[in-house]
Order: sequence, then C-alpha cells, then structure tokens
Amino acid sequence: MTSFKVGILGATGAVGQKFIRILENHPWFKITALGASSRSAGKLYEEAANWIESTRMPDGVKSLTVLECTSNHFDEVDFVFSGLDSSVATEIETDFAKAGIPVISNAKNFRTDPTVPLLIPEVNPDHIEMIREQRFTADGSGWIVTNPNCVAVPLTTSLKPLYDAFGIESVVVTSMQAISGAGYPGVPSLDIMGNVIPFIGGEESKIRQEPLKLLGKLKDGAVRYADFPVQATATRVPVINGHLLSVTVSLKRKADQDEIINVMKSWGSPIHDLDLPSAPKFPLKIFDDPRYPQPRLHADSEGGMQTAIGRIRQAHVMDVSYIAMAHNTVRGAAGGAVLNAELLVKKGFLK
Ligand SMILES: NC(=O)C1=CN([C@@H]2O[C@H](COP(=O)(O)OP(=O)(O)OC[C@H]3O[C@@H](n4cnc5c(N)ncnc54)[C@H](OP(=O)(O)O)[C@@H]3O)[C@@H](O)[C@H]2O)C=CC1
Ligand SMILES: N[C@@H](CC(=O)OP(=O)(O)O)C(=O)O
Repeated sequence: MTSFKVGILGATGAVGQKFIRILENHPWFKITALGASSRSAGKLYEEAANWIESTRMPDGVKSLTVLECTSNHFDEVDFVFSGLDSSVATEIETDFAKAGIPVISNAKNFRTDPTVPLLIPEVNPDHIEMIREQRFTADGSGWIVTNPNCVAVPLTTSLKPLYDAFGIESVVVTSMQAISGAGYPGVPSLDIMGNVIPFIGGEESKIRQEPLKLLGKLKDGAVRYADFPVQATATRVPVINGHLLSVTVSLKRKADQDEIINVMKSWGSPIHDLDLPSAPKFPLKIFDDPRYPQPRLHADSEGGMQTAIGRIRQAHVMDVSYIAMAHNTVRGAAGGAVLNAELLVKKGFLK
C-alpha cells in the first residue's frame, strides 16, 4: 500500500489533536504538515498546542512548524484532514479543494451541500460517488468529503438496520452529550459540574437533518433524502467522552421486540470485507444487560469506533426504544474522518 502525505488543518484544536493521536502509527497515512490560525502559525507544534490528549504528544509532530491554513503552504501533501473551527472552514476548505487538494472534513459547513458526501462508511459507502459531481477543479482533483455530527453518527448507525428492515415513520431522540464535544476549554466547570444543561446551540437541527441525508438513496449523482421527522433534544452532561442517546422509533412495518433485536444483532456492515485499518470489527455492539452501555465503560471499545446499543425494548408510545452511545471525538469526529479516508483509498479516489 502506498504511503500518503497528510496535512491537518486546525491541528492545535481538540479534534486536531485527536487526528494526531489516531494517525501516530497509521499504516497508510503520515502527517507531514500542520495548520492552524495566525495565532499559532510560525511556532513549533509543541509550543503552539495546549496538548489535552491523555497520551504523550507524538515525537513526529513536536518539531513541525505550524503553518497558516492556505493551500500554497500545503502543496507537498496528498490530502488534508480538517478539524477547523466552523467560522473559518468554508473559506479555507474551498481554497484547498480549488487548489486540487482533497479535504476530508470534520466541520459542519459542507455537510448539506448537494454535491458533498456526508459519509459513515458502514451506512452509506455508495454516496462517495457524489465526489464526481464536484466542480472545485476542472480535472476533479480537488474535492470535499464530510463526516456527520457526533450525535448523528450513533443515531444513524443504530437506525440503519431498522430503516432497511421495517422502514421508519418517526424518531424521538434525547442526547446526553459529553463535555469534550464542546472543544477546549469548552463549558465552564461551574456550569457543568454536578449539573445538566438542557440546551446545546445549533445541535438539534443537525440531529434532525443529517440522518435523512445519510439514509438517503443516491440517484443520478444526487441524494434523495429519507423522509421521516426527527424530534431532537440535545443536553450536555458531566461526562468526559461518549455521547449517549435515548431513542424511540415508530416503524412503518410493525414488529415485536424479538424480531427487532434479531434484526439489530444480525446486521452486517457493507464494508466488512474491505479490511480498512480503522474499521471496527463489530460496528454495532448490542448489549443484553440492561445496565449497558455506559460512556465510561464502553466509549473506548474497538478503539472508540464502535456504536454500543442497549435496552432495546417495546415502547409504550411508538414502537421501539433503545439507548445508543459512541465516542464523540473518535467515532463522531477524527476517527470517523480517518475511516472515510481509508474508504476513499480503497475506492480509488485517493491515490
Ligand atoms: N469536539 C468535538 O467533539 C467535535 C468537534 N467537531 C467540529 O470540529 C471542528 C473543531 O472542533 P474543536 O477541535 O473542538 O475546536 P477547537 O476550538 O478546539 O479548535 C479549532 C481549531 O481551528 C483553528 N482555527 C481557528 N481559527 C482559525 C483561523 N482563522 N484560521 C485557521 N485555523 C483556525 C484553531 O487554531 P488556533 O489554536 O491557532 O486558534 C484550532 O486549531 C469544529 O468545526 C467542530 O464543530 C465535530 C465533531 C465533534
Ligand atoms: N456540537 C457537538 C460537537 C460539534 O462540534 O459538532 P458538529 O461537528 O456538528 O459541529 C457537541 O457539542 O458535542
């Protein structure tokens, strides 16, 4: 397998650091360039970054000089991962794509663009073909691929078997989101310690919309969105990593609890045979023990790439209720983007 030279945009941030940690020993991708704001540019990475990962900063990045996020500074890389602040992601990611540098982004800015794939490899790998509709460069060398919001990931992955087997009429979801989702320094400790904050600005519209694109069907280069309403309530809880969701679903074809559990347990990932380095062996883990999943016990399962499901039960209102949980900065952010890049390599979009 060829080795790819990779740049990280937003390398000093919480998600940027997670990219660096995940890529430290990656078999295909080698970090050769790091970008951040003008506040950090020109400094060595070890001086610019306030390292918040629990493992030590990899030696390979310590002495890299942080670059301004303009494409002319990154002409040696094969592609970039973006963990940019959303206030600057549109302009910077467009600049890179127009310069012929593929962007695999974690930011929200292009997720609903009609030519940009919003990708969970286990859910909608075929949507990758939308790249061919993008017109950033005449020869197609520059393009953007995005991964979803960190709640949309476990929500959509858990809905996928139900959607395929029964169809979905409606969904009600309440998220209990970890504080790492708010970046660093994030939520003030006096607000979150021993407390629950019942609102996260801008979050609920992403939870309502992104699953519909992810579960949509690709036809003639465009996605026809899935068509069901999602009622979302997003809350912040004093957990460090792992967003936990309480989900209730109304199904189109009615089914009993045993059939529903059987469908979820027997679901198989469409990318299972591709042997992607970051792909979890079991993308969905179904617990029978009603005490599970729990963020502290299960967020790191399979390298933080697994979605854990529990308490699947017949609902008294609508049809089925369950709990879903995934690591928000790994599966819901940097790890999801790295898996997207691996799929793009296997499918020949990155060479
Ligand atoms: N935290 C999470 O769980 C998730 C985050 N995301 C998304 O990922 C992105 C990053 O989030 P997070 O890491 O938490 O945020 P941070 O605030 O921790 O990091 C933001 C990064 O963007 C850089 N940046 C800011 N302004 C500019 C600029 N003008 N030019 C170039 N770079 C700039 C910062 O550089 P500098 O240090 O120099 O200021 C820093 O590297 C956001 O879009 C967020 O919504 C998505 C899913 C989950
Ligand atoms: N809003 C999420 C993190 C995030 O930045 O999401 P998005 O990538 O959709 O902007 C959280 O607070 O947990």
